[in-house]
Amino acid sequence: MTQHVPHTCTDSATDDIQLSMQEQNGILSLQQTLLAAVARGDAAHEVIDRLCLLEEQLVPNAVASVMTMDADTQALNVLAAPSIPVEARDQLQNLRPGPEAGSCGNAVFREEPVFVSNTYTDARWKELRSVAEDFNICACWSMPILGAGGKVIGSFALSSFEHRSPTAFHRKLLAIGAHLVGIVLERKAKDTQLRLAARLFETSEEGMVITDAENRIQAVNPAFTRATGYAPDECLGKRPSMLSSGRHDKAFYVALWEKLQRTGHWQGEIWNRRKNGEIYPEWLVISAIRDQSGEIVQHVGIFSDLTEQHASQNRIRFLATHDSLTELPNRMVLEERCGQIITWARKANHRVALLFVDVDNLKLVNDSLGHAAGDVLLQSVAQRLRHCVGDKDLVCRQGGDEFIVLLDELPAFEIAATVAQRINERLGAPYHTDSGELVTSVSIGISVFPDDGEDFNALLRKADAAMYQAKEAGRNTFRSHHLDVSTDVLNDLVIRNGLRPALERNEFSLHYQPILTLDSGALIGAEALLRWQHPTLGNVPPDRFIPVAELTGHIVGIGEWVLGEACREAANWSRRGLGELTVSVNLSPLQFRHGTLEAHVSAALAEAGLSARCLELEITESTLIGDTATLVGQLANLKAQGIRLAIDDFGTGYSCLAYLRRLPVDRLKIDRSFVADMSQDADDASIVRAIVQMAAGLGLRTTAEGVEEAHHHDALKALGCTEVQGYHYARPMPADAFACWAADRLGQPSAAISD
Ligand SMILES: Nc1nc2c(ncn2[C@@H]2O[C@H](COP(=O)(O)O[C@H]3[C@@H](O)[C@H](n4cnc5c(=O)[nH]c(N)nc54)O[C@@H]3COP(=O)(O)O)[C@@H](O)[C@H]2O)c(=O)[nH]1
Repeated sequence: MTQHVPHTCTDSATDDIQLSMQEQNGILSLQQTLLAAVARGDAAHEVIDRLCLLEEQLVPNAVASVMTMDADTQALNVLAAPSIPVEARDQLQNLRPGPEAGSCGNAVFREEPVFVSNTYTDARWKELRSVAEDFNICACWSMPILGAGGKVIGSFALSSFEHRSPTAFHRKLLAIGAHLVGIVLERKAKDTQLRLAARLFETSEEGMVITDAENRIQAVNPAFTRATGYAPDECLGKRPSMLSSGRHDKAFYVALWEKLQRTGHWQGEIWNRRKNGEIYPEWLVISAIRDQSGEIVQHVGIFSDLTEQHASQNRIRFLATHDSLTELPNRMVLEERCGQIITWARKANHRVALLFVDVDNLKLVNDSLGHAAGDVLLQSVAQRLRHCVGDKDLVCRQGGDEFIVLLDELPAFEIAATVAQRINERLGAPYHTDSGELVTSVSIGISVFPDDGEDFNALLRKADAAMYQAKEAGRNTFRSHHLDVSTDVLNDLVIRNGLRPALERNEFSLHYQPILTLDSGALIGAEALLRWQHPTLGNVPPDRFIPVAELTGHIVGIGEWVLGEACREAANWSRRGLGELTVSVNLSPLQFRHGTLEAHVSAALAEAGLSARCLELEITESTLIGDTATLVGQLANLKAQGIRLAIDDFGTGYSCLAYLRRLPVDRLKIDRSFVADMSQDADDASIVRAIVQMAAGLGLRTTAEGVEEAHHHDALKALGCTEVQGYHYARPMPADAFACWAADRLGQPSAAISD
């Protein structure tokens, strides 16, 4: 049945001419059958087995086989040989291609067809001679199988049980067999690749997005959905810009696309927005997929979410630069920042202040309540410190109980003192902790650039030394080499900041200075004079803090307290049997303007149970400036209640006699400056005389203030002044001292006090 057609030519067109009709039909039928199987998607091994069997039908007394190269071992293995006994196949496994490795080993080794007509004698079968003899393989023709890119991936062979050379038909069958197996194996490899790619796409931890040439989303994988929150149907057909966070400017995206178009590749960190609005960082790699003509047909984006990586990097960075207990920046950050600030301050001609803050009694807390309580205290101190300064300022923990505050862009030295004062106040307030209420204070040293030093270390040394001065000054205060705490400017700041909490902290008290009749020396009352014991400044005189309180408006609240306290004390006097004494209370112009004065006065009288006629209100001439109609109305109302009214410091200010007639006042208090000089200065004496006479003409009484000497007393008596007040009789004194003084006076003859 074998067609012994002579041939030497391998050209297929020539071969086809040499084939018989039957052979040509056989070849066509074989190709159709196998292509149909390939098109159906039959399994690769089934198609190859079928090919072998069909070829065997066309070449009687021969068997077909396929061997493929193992890429790892670089050896040939039998892939298909449906008619060869298993024992023979086993002996052919792991065949290393070479010049003596049989027809298949040679075909792969030489990368060309090999036709051996006598395997028993041919040198090319030396290694497989026993296989040939054992299984009666007399001739063997092998054709290399080419894979993608023309690479030899195996061989297709026909082994004959008779010694013979291949005909043109045999060669054609060999060529067709090798070609078909090549197609099937390549498709199998591609299928495997596709399946692998699909599996990778589905199971990848990285988010993947595939877009078309117009950059519209074609596919997203489950990891994309997990990261962005968008399900596939929410993003298919849309552009990836739906994820834009707004963090990158237009130039960023222009550069991205330019690089992608030019190189086909872009990678970098990008911030996107999840469906829930959260912005997150991702590492994105984009590749452009081009078709054979070089046109971009798709883009593949693969990204990994960097949120956790960023968080842990941030945490590591935070721990390296911050104190773990208080979470404040550490000394390293302080030093670096201080250097930068100083460089800038030098150029901009600014001042910078460094505040060395030391907790006064941390050791006591640690020793008595344990270190856990000490830790809580330090955390609270850190928190309060942060609230004492602005956003641009830096608060650091230097270690232990020491904190440093860096104040930037100081317009004036005094601001540093204001901040220090605020820190003293706020950090001195009680801390409510699980260990109970803790009270502590801080001592602060201030240094200022450039006055106290040109660099961080110099400033730190100065601030440290100043802090020790604050400790020596009794703690809970601040000191500075540069700022003299006795200067008026600094005190103004301290006063301004200290007024607000002074009432709550009971830092105010009233002293009382007796007022006596000049002719008989009888005690008729006392002027209530405000005193302030400041925690760091000590006793602050009223003419230092009252103008500040007026500027800040605190005088309204303070004045209300004075009224209440003075009325309570005056009510006490009568209860203690001192008779019906009048208490004189100074009023600020602001109290009138505030509009609540009458209500406060009524409330103070009612709460104290004091008769209105025992209260005298002193107004200064400056109160008369402005809306006098309203003032006159207010005074009339007060007067109608039975309250007495006096004009204080009379003669020093704006005295419009016309208004004086309309005001319902009872008394003029002659300013002490006229009294002091009236014996030497004829003008002052004339003024006092004029005031006394004018008052008498208007039916008003006169009180001379500041009577320090006996000759003042005598001169005033001669001029007809009705009442006196001054150091000559008594200094202002605390409530109890005044009550004792008054009790003593009541038991003495009047003359004794008029001398
Ligand atoms: N609005 C309010 N003003 C008040 C209040 N309490 C006081 N003041 C005003 O503060 C100014 C200073 O007062 P102070 O330091 O208390 O001085 C008073 C007397 O101590 C002082 N005085 C009395 N006698 C003599 C003396 O013989 N010599 C001398 N050098 N000083 C003496 O005079 C002040 C009383 O002055 P005046 O009120 O003008 O009668 C002062 O203006 C107070 O008014 C308050 O509660 N509210």
